[in-house]
Amino acid sequence: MNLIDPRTVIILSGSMSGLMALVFYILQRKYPTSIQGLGDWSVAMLIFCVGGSLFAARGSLPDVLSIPFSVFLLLLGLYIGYRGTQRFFGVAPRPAPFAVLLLLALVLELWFTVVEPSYQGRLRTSNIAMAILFGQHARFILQQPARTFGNMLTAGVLGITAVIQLMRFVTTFTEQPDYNTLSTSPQNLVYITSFAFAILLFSISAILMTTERLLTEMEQLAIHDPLTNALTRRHMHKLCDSELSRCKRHGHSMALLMMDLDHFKRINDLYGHQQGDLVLVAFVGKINASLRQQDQLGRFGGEEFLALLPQTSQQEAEMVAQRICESCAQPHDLPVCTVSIGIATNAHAADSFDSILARADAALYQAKANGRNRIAMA
Ligand SMILES: Nc1nc2c(ncn2[C@@H]2O[C@H](COP(=O)(O)OP(=O)(O)OP(=O)(O)O)[C@@H](O)[C@H]2O)c(=O)[nH]1
Repeated sequence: MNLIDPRTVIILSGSMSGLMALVFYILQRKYPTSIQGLGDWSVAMLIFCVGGSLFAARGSLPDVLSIPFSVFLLLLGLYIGYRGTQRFFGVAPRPAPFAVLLLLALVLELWFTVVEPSYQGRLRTSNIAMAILFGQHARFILQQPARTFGNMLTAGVLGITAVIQLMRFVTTFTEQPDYNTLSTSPQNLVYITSFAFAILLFSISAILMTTERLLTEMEQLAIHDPLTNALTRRHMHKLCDSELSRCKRHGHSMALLMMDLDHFKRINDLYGHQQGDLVLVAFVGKINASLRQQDQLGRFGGEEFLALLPQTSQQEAEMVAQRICESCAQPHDLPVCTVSIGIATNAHAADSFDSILARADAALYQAKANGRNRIAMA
């Protein structure tokens, strides 16, 4: 007695693909548009569902319809799935080579069904085409810089399935010629069930990839100010705390620049809130241009910003602050708004972030009191 009937596996796999098409479709509607590829994955699953049904209908439909076109649909589904992954990673798909591959496979499948009927010929054609599509899909994911668990799992599933396809190709040279797609031979059962598992596991790992991406985007949103894209106050607190611990461990110095735009209220009153917003965004751009890659910039309040400069002495911080002051005072296409800056460094062993911040704040107050558009040291 056979434990597994290939036709049942194909029917189950086809129904599962139909369900996954619905899941991807719902996710596409719910997820932010920044997460691309879900639409393609949904279409791919739908194509697997139709292709699988055609495959399972073998015997009830003429062979010329059920065999070559079901293989063509499965290959088309694999390509559309790959296209979805390309879009997910923000890479523009280049369909031409795959269109050639799919058409060639269809012609060969028709040839080995109608002109020169050969199960081996059909199987070898589909194995090679599928191995190329699965393999290229896996290779593409491995080329991406992000090595998340979801990405690696997807690449692993696709890579293993590509190898199984190649192994199946090799076994066509050793098995009896009367075998067919619905044969219950061990190699055929492994082949059919591995394909069904590949589709299921691909769906799971693709959902994992999108969830990881969504979490990363949410994290980014949570730690950035939506107007200026500077870091939030809470995140700056965290970064400054850990930088201070590092300084204490290695004996480094760090500097905080507390910056406040001068008479910013006037900009709003004279030019309107929207111009005021643009001035804030431009200000952040100017500061970022003056900072190094390892420096961090956060928005502390309305027009108040804090820069963290790791491994920076008081003199170096003063030079950076001077640069920022000068670039703000230069005329440009937005209303000019100068800045006052208070500087403090981790001068005492018992310093905490709050104590350095309080000194930077007091220095800023001093800069304002001394006439604005200037820097002051704690
Ligand atoms: N356009 C805009 N204005 C903001 C935003 N956040 C805070 N403000 C404005 O910033 C102004 C800050 O005004 P004040 O605290 O009086 O400070 P100032 O006018 O800069 O004066 P000094 O700091 O003493 O030089 C207020 O008018 C706030 O409404 C924002 O996101 N966009």
